[in-house]
Amino acid sequence: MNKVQSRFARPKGMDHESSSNLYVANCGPAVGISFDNIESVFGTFGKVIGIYAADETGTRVIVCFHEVSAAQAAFKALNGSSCSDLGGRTLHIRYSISQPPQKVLGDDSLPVSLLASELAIPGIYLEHEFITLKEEQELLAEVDTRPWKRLSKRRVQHYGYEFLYATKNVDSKQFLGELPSFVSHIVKKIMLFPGLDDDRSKQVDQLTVNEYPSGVGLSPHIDTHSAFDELIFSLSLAGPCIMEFRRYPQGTWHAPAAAIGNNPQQFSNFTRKAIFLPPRSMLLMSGEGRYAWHHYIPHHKVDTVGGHVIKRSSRRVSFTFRKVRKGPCCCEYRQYCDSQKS
Ligand SMILES: O=C(O)CCC(=O)C(=O)O
Ligand SMILES: [Fe+2]
Repeated sequence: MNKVQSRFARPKGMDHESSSNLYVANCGPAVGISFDNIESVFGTFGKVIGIYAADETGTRVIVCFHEVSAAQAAFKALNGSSCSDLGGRTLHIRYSISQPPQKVLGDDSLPVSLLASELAIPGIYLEHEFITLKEEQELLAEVDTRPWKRLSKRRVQHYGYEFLYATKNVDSKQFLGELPSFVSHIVKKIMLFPGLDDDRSKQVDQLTVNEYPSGVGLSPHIDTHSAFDELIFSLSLAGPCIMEFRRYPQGTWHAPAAAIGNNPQQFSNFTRKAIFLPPRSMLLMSGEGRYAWHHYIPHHKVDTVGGHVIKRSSRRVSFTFRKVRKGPCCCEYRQYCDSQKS
């Protein structure tokens, strides 16, 4: 079954009762109703040949039947009535017509991996359900009782060492104290993170908590090599997002936005990959993925993942655990390394 963004739109003016396509509003992944769910309900009226997102809201879909008569039967039975198999929602249905293909925006054409193995960037790992729902609620409750520092678009809290946004570094001489006890079970579990043998490298002493409102992302950057050791762990809470990774062929230790003025050509050509970060997942950036790829959270209110439209929730909170570096970075990715800049 094809489940990609569609060429269909809400019809304007007269309805087209001879169409085998239905535009169904108040139903979709953003309100907890999956395409499989929709297929099983509409499939009772006849063969469904496709379900598509009608737009980016995640609450409107197009259901395409093989037969017009099936679309008519589903329309009669389901329009304006509440459907218990679809969360008791009242569906608003119209007939739909297909439209000429529309331009697909660049961002949407980037496939989004669900697994780090699909992403295939050396050093990037993702573990789903790293913590339980209860632990997630507890962590959120803890940070919500503590003061947030307001940045222009998001709020942050720092533990262990303050992160200084002006220099993209920490003041390593100013130790704020041990990481708080409400993260000690996470810090312990990080030591068990699969695929890494050396436990010492997993000892973290700095935590940045980021709270992103819906639609707010993070500009492309490489965490400053001289500021933090190799391993960077990021736990997603409360809501999902997409993280995009970019490898610039002629890399630089500058943020691309800062360096772009010097040589725009150099930054127009890069490799892009993206991964979906669901709540409660733990991302590990290490090796090439940490040192040589920029990471970026697009500023979207909805993300398209495998043809499904996923609405960002009212906030995403991330806990990023790092170890402050003592001494210069000696990585093999010199071109991205501020410790080794010539
Ligand atoms: O929110 C995240 O998962 C990433 C945060 C991040 O990249 C950073 O603080 O440097
Ligand atoms: Fe980062």
